[in-house]
Amino acid sequence: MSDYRLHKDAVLQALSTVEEPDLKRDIVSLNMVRDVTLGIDSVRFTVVLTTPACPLQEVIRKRCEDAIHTHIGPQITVQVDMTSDVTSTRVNAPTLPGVKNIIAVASGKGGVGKSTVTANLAVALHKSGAKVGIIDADIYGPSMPTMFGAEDIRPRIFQVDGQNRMEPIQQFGIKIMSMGFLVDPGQAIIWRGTMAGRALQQFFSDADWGELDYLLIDLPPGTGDIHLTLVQTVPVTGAIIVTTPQKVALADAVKGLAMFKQPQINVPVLGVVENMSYFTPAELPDHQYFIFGKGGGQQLADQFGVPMLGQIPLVQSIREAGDDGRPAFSASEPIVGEAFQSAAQALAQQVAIRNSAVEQTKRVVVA
Ligand SMILES: Nc1ncnc2c1ncn2[C@@H]1O[C@H](COP(=O)(O)OP(=O)(O)OP(=O)(O)O)[C@@H](O)[C@H]1O
Repeated sequence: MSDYRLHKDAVLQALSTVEEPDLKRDIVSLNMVRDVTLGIDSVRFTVVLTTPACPLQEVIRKRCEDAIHTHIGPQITVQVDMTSDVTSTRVNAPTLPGVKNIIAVASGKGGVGKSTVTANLAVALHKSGAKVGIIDADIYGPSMPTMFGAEDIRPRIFQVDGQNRMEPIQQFGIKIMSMGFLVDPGQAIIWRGTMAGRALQQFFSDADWGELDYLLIDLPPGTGDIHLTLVQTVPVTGAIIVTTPQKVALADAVKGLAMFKQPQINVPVLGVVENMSYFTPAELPDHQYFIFGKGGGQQLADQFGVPMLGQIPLVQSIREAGDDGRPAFSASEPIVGEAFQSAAQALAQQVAIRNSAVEQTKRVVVA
């Protein structure tokens, strides 16, 4: 029989020595500890993480166990249940109140793999347990219908109070709306300008997205009208920039990144994803050939003081998966899955850090 009694206050006090590694605050004051139940020599509680994609789950679990053993007693049996509740600054947002985070995916140059990265980050976040959607706003070449094997699918249109509503299609667990659903391939050219902007606005106002943790917006390459329409239509949680390590791609990526940093736009940049970082042949998985140069993405991230979220290798199966209408993340070689999973975790971490540190982005209003 123990000569002490376990108290909830003592448990919380012990756990208040555990710091959330990203947010740099203790997990009790962050309200991450819930449902503490006490036994004679045991304690069980839930830690609510800021994202299901949290790469530090096991670190936090270990620190909780250590804190109880150090501050209360080494004989205590500790059971830590992990769950998550993705954070948001979009509380009471007039547009899409059920969507916690809107993330713009941009690139400077075309063809650097922005859509491939968007699709696979979405699937990686979904696999971690998050609710994810994609808006394919790339009017010049909407590729989500192809990448998700949805070329013959159209969103369902239904009426609510006499108004037309659209239900995003759902493929591989991801809700998707694409400019490609609204226009026949080859006709995109007549869509430039205001029509494309109006279509994007409709994806926000007329589509039923329900509850989402992350809504990724695949933007056209470069900087243009669609980017401005986006930041005028909704407060964007943050933006990521996709680039290859190549000099010409980087020069354009600088412009893309600088756009979000402009004071009138002021969308937090969550980081850089470097795609096609190195070529790895399937038969030589340990070999890396830096055919587009090396270190460019990191250089860009350093120049703007933003994190490098990940490096995605150039792998034949990524191209094949995209053409075959299935996300490469789930099916192909381990290096592909690992690269996208680690980039998705880094992105989710940056969203959580951004939400804890910076207030809601303001929608851009043009005088
Ligand atoms: N890491 C990679 N490994 C192999 N192939 C890739 C990789 N990333 C992208 N690709 C392929 O490169 C091509 C261009 O990719 P994608 O369409 O994603 O680029 P993008 O930047 O969205 O282009 P744009 O916006 O100009 O239409 C596609 O065929 C895609 O499958």
